[in-house]
Amino acid sequence: MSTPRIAFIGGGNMAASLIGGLRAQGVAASSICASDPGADKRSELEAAHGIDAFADNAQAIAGADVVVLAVKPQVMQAVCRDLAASLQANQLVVSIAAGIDCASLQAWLGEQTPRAIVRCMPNTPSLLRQGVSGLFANDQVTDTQKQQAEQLLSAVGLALWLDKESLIDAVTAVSGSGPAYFFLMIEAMTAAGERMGLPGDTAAQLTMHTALGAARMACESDVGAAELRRRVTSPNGTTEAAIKAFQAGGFESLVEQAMAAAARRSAELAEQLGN
Ligand SMILES: NC(=O)C1=CN([C@@H]2O[C@H](COP(=O)(O)OP(=O)(O)OC[C@H]3O[C@@H](n4cnc5c(N)ncnc54)[C@H](OP(=O)(O)O)[C@@H]3O)[C@@H](O)[C@H]2O)C=CC1
Ligand SMILES: O=C(O)[C@@H]1CCC=N1
Repeated sequence: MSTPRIAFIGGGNMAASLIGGLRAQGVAASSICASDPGADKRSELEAAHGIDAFADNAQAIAGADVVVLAVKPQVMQAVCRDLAASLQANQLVVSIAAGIDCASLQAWLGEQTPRAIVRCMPNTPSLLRQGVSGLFANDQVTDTQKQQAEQLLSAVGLALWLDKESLIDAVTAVSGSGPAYFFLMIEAMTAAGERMGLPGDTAAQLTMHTALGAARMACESDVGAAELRRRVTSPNGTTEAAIKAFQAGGFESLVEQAMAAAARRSAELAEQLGN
């Protein structure tokens, strides 16, 4: 399948991660463009990725096969209403916004034209082609368009189809927001290492490479994370002491509460901003 032409509406953090990942994977700059109101952001995208960046959203989507809506949920309605007149019926819409469902997007893009919409929740490690995303396609999406969406997202990591749109809230809580949880852990471990006397750089390197090694082991090993943890945990040793401290502090329940808060916020955005 040839590379679809992709237009990103909104050139912020997540769009830049996806564009960077696509470029690193070898997708031609001429197959990608973006639009953003910020002149600095447009110059940055052009300089970093060699793509064209426009101030005008309609100009960006002209001739695109896939239009990726990468603006904040709060401006999505206005962006869609503006785009409706110039969006062609055969263009696939991929929305990466948290909390905005296909029905709202369809309504804002004009009920008179049924739109092929894929809702997608990616994450920022897409920049390094280590992303993971959950995707849901509405009934208008053809098999070819499904392949196009999958081609786009699998170029920057793992792409997993969902059979229910409502599961996107859970994907958001696990992997959309997930990188931030691990960054928080890296921040906390680095700071604790420094307080134990390690130079800052050393504490950071030890922490980051431990995270990288553990994640790779969890991905590549035949046994699950629990067994890998057990193999680090000597009876009555140092790891057991640490794990007991985590458990005494309610670690598992805290993780569950944090993820429930993310999923709830996604549902709240749908209620506040949706059609
Ligand atoms: N960041 C992440 O890790 C993830 C984000 N997402 C989703 O991606 C979307 C974008 O998030 P993120 O990249 O973090 O946000 P950013 O604010 O970094 O990017 C959004 C960009 O859209 C621009 N914009 C605002 N209004 C318009 C408009 N009318 N037309 C075109 N562009 C416009 C913004 O410009 P300005 O700043 O000038 O307003 C900004 O540059 C959100 O819906 C979010 O839910 C999904 C998964 C992960
Ligand atoms: O924080 C947010 O709302 C977005 C969605 C997932 C990651 N960032």
